[in-house]
Amino acid sequence: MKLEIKNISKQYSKSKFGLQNFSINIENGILGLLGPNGAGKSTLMKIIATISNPTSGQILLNGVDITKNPNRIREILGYLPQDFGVYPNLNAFEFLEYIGAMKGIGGPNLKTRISQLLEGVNLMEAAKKPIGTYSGGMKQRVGIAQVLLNDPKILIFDEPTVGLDPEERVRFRNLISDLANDAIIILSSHIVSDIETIADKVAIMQHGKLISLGYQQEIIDTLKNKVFEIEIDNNDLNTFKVNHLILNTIRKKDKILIRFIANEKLPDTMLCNATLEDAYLYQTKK
Ligand SMILES: Nc1ncnc2c1ncn2[C@@H]1O[C@H](COP(=O)(O)OP(=O)(O)OP(=O)(O)O)[C@@H](O)[C@H]1O
Repeated sequence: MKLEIKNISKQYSKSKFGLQNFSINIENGILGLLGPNGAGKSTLMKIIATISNPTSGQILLNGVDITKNPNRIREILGYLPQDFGVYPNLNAFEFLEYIGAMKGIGGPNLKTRISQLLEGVNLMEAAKKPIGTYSGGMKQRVGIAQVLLNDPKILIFDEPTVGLDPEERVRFRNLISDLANDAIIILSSHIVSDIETIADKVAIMQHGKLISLGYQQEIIDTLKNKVFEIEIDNNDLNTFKVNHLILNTIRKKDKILIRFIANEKLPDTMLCNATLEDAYLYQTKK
């Protein structure tokens, strides 16, 4: 499966762009879209899901332009939008039956499939209670289950880990990682640790543009031997800020621990292993 996004722009108003000349090639595996609020992640996902049309550009799925042939992707798509709404009076089982009917899945296999999925997202116990009584995280898990219902080959999750506790995040990762061999899975977050534990490749976005793309280690390696820590007096922080690109600061009693970028080691500094968080902060701050 190959998704080629070619020079996509989305212009919302005269001066407002959701995406600007955005290009990326996506193949099977898990791609994490990482970017601050307003970076254009949801806009990109909506366009791939054919919910929204680009102002210009092309999206090719195995060579076929889906902006002209949206059904090509809709038939194999599972999509969790950010503002996933559910019917509060239906229980999870009924809701998934309803979605199944909308997706054209029926018959005896549907019930088995729904039970498997509810088991997979740990909602079996609550399956017969109205969704209106669920917590935010439980509703999010119903949303994850509906994505998987039709065995999609393109799965799009907009901020899927919002509301999930650490255990549920692991469960989510396990649920999708088995599918990644023969499906394109795209998920977004503005929280690095969410993407870090789940995605193979990472695309860092900002202001509607792609600013970095690669396997996690490739992105981290761009900062190899460039991340340092130093402890300085609180009073020296402003001077230090002027001369260095600071990634992070931790205040201690009367000192401050600074994580920063430099091309070479300075006196009293300690070289650190770079992380995806460092690379993300560097790319979006510089
Ligand atoms: N319907 C719309 N009308 C006008 N502007 C919009 C619309 N949708 C998004 N935008 C703008 O487009 C830009 C990209 O928004 P988008 O929601 O795609 O970003 P995002 O990376 O998903 O952010 P978030 O994490 O906050 O959801 C933002 O500046 C946003 O204000």
